[in-house]
Formats: sequence, C-alpha cells, structure tokens
Amino acid sequence: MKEHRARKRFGQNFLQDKSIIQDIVRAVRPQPADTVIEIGPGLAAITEPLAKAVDKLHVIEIDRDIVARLRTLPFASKLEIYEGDVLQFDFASVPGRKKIVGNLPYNISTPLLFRFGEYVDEIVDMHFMLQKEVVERMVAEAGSNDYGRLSVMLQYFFEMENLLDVPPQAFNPAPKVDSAVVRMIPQRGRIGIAQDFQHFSALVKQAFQQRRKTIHNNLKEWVDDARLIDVGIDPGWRPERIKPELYVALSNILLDNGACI
Ligand SMILES: C[S@@+](CC[C@H](N)C(=O)[O-])C[C@H]1O[C@@H](n2cnc3c(N)ncnc32)[C@H](O)[C@@H]1O
Repeated sequence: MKEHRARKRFGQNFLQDKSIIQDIVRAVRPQPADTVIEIGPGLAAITEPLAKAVDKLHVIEIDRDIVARLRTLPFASKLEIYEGDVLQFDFASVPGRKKIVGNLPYNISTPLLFRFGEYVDEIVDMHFMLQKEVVERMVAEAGSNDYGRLSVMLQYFFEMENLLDVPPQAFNPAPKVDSAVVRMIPQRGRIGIAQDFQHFSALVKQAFQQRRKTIHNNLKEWVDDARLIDVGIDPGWRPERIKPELYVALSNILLDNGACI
C-alpha cells in the first residue's frame, strides 16, 4: 500500500507503540454487539483491533486519502465510514448507546470535548488520547493551577480518569508534547442539575474570563455577597477556588433571583 505522509493540518500523529495500542483497546473493553465510534482512524492502529472485537465499527475521518485507504483494508466490511469533520458530526445519527474512542487530532480537541455534553445520555463511555496538559485540565480539582472552564464544564457531565501517560516516541511523527489517555463516563446529576444549562455555562465562562478577579468583583453586577455566602462561596475567592457543584448551585440561585448573566 502507498505510504501515507502525515498531514500536520489534520493533526496526524500515528500511534506505533503496540503495547499502548493494546492498553487502549483493553481499557475500552469492546464487546461484539457494542456500538463503538472511532474518531480519526488514520492508519488504523486502533481501528484494526477494535474492528476485530465488534460486529460493526463506526469511524469518522476527514482525510479523503485515508478514507480511500480504509476502504481497501481486509476488515473494511466491518467499518461504517463517515467522511467529514467530526466537529460537524451528529453523534445521534448513530443509533444506540455509544462507546466513543479516539487518538484525537490535538488542534480540535477542546471544541470537540465541549460538544459531548449534548450527547451525554447516549454515551456509555469515551476513551481519548489527548495532550497530557489537556487531560490535566480536564481532571483538575478546584484550587489547582490547571482548574478552569474546561474542568468545570466537563466535570458537570462526566467522571474522568487519567488512565495512562504516553510519551512522544509512541507516535510517528512524534508530537512535541506528552500525551495521555483519559476515560470519561457520564455522571449526570452527580454535582447537581443546572436549571438552565446555557446560564450555567455563561456563568462559568464569565468567571474564568477574569481569573485574577475575586468572585465578588467578577459577579457584583448580578449577585450580592449574601447570596454567595448562602451557597458556601467566600466572595473573596478567585474563580479557581470554586468547586463545580458550587457553580451549579450559584447558577440556580441567580436564576431564582431573576438575575441572568
Ligand atoms: C492523531 S491522528 C490518529 C490516527 C490513528 N487513530 C492513530 O492512533 O494512529 C488523528 C486522526 O484524526 C483525523 N482528523 C483530523 N481532523 C479531523 C476532523 N476534524 N474530523 C475527523 N477526523 C479528523 C486525522 O486525519 C487523523 O487520521
């Protein structure tokens, strides 16, 4: 088969370390009847073992040359191939509760992660290879330097665990950064339910846009200190001190007060 030259614009760093590939597939635990979707199959490093384990594997790939290659693989009949941009993909178009997997293109990982909340009720679990720094932000606890909007918004929907650190040499070409595999499992309601998700999301965005400001200074237009204290928030705290569940509670209280961010 013709050699494929990795395309930087599609974030192509192909996994070549067999033991890491095995670790990922073992973590996913695919069963024959599972609905598994792989994002960015590339040269099929994870695709092949996944396709062998399930009756049908759904794959989403943007690179036309790679799609053509996938169609020639010996296990191609097991693949349902969607050619296009995963950022535009409607995950609800694949019926059933889904396991989603991918060694993600790092240039689109953050906007992609933000989309999964929309599909949370249709997801069994997700396993992604990401930049290690992104995984650290996803799983960060309040009070740590890595804690921010990504941590709050994803922890609202998912329980997450850093399963495995992966060095650059595991890929070809080697990326400039370390990577890690994260497991994400839907956990709706664990930290409360936002009455209005858009409002909760706007509140968290507003808070972290000005991370150096105290929560009092950040939100004084919308909420007085007494309400903050009611929820358990010290008005002198910076946004990174406030746990995800407190953002949910604060959003609900603001709505009850008729104060809309
Ligand atoms: C980091 S590579 C991983 C390839 C392969 N899964 C592996 O582990 O070796 C990312 C893959 O995602 C594909 N890709 C990049 N941007 C994409 C997008 N917006 N939508 C769908 N696939 C994309 C790339 O073409 C590439 O195949």
